[in-house]
Amino acid sequence: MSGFRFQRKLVQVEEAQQAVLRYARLQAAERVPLAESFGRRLAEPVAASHPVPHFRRSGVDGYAVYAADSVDASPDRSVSLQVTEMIPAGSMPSQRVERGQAARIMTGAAVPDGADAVIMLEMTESSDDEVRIRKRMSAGENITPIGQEVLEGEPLLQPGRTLGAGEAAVLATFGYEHVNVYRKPRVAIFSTGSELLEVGSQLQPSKIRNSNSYMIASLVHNAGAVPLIMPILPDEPEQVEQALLDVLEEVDCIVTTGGVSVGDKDVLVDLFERWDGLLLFNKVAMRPGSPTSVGVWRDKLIFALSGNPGASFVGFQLFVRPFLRSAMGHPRAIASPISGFIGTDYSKGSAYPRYVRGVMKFDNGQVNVKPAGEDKSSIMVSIKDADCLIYIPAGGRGAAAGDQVRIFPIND
Ligand SMILES: Nc1nc2c(c(=O)[nH]1)N[C@H]1C(S)=C(S)[C@@H](COP(=O)(O)OP(=O)(O)OC[C@H]3O[C@@H](n4cnc5c(N)ncnc54)[C@H](O)[C@@H]3O)O[C@H]1N2
Ligand code: MOO
Ligand SMILES: [Mg+2]
Repeated sequence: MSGFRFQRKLVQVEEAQQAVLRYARLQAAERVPLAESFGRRLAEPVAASHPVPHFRRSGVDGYAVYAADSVDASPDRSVSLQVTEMIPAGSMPSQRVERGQAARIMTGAAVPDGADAVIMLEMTESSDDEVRIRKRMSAGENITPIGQEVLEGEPLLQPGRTLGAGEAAVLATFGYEHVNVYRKPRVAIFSTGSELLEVGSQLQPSKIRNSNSYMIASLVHNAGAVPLIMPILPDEPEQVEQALLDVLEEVDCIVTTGGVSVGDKDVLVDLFERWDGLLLFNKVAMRPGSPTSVGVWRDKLIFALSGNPGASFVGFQLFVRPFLRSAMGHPRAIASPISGFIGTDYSKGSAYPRYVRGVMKFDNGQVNVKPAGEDKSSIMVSIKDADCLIYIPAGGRGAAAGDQVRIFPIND
């Protein structure tokens, strides 16, 4: 057995993240119907192809008038105007409004030429083709001028932006029946370990059901990518090598869990000794997940996360998620931390920075966090309660209740 398992060069988390991001390639774009684009990332810039509004628009139901005709109008003195026509929203006025005239008009309709104000219906009385107005109007009142909301040519959306409600409204306004978004990266997920059972299997002595593949698949899905759950792999290097190679061409990256530590059966370590790929790192200054390893094989990243559920969860957040974000044009591949206060002592100091599964609470504009539960790397059950990772710097002390801490939210 070579000494490789024990001779590892330590890298800091930030260094390791940069090493990963150097291999991130922007996904190709694909055209999807607007209604199917929600949550995807835009792959083209969007600018206003016309002003909004593109016609002088009435903001109320009432009468389009010359403001100058209303100078003598007041609550106890009405001015009488001749009504020319009725303009519903969606119809063009058929004639100018001349002095002494008014056009009945609806909210959202095009204001006729000549008119420079719209008086609300409630401030008028009408009979036959006459309307009496009881308010002095100023020029421009209740009319939205062309381009007031958006000028023609105005840049509105940049590539990489996630499409949500406001973006959908913009795209629809400018006629994007289809929109270019970045293709979703496809991620093959392999769990390794001869102790693992498929989820549908009966429990057996010394065996456990594979939970990591499903946890990782959910994280991949949340990151906007496509998870492909592959069959469980036994601790046999040839089989692992073949299974990864078989899928490598069809995916954008591979995530494995398990087999990265110093055990005799730690199969990813064996793979890294025998393959023709490039190992980027195999030891990171972090807890949990210090044996997390990442390599490049035929131009694709292989994220070899620790088997311990807590460690693979953290490994995904720190390395796989930034890679996926970068591949989909996210302006900040690595999520920035927010600042908050830890509510309880966390006395487990460590030589490496710790990323503790945490729960956030917002009190009076302040973010307070506490650990989500037992934080050991081997613990699966506390992951369900975590909505962030609490960063505890390296050093013997840990953190005391009330300390200000960096917090990495888990969801975008
Ligand atoms: N002598 C040493 N032993 C260990 C060290 C060390 O430095 N020296 N590091 C420990 C640390 S830290 C971690 S983390 C783990 C890393 O283990 P591996 O990545 O090699 O993972 P496995 O050995 O395959 O499994 C660890 C643990 O996780 C369970 N597991 C694995 N896959 C799954 C899955 N898909 N679903 C649920 N649970 C899974 C597995 O059964 C083991 O219990 O090594 C420590 N040991
Ligand atoms: O890498 Mo292990 O998860 O630190 O316990
Ligand atoms: Mg192991």
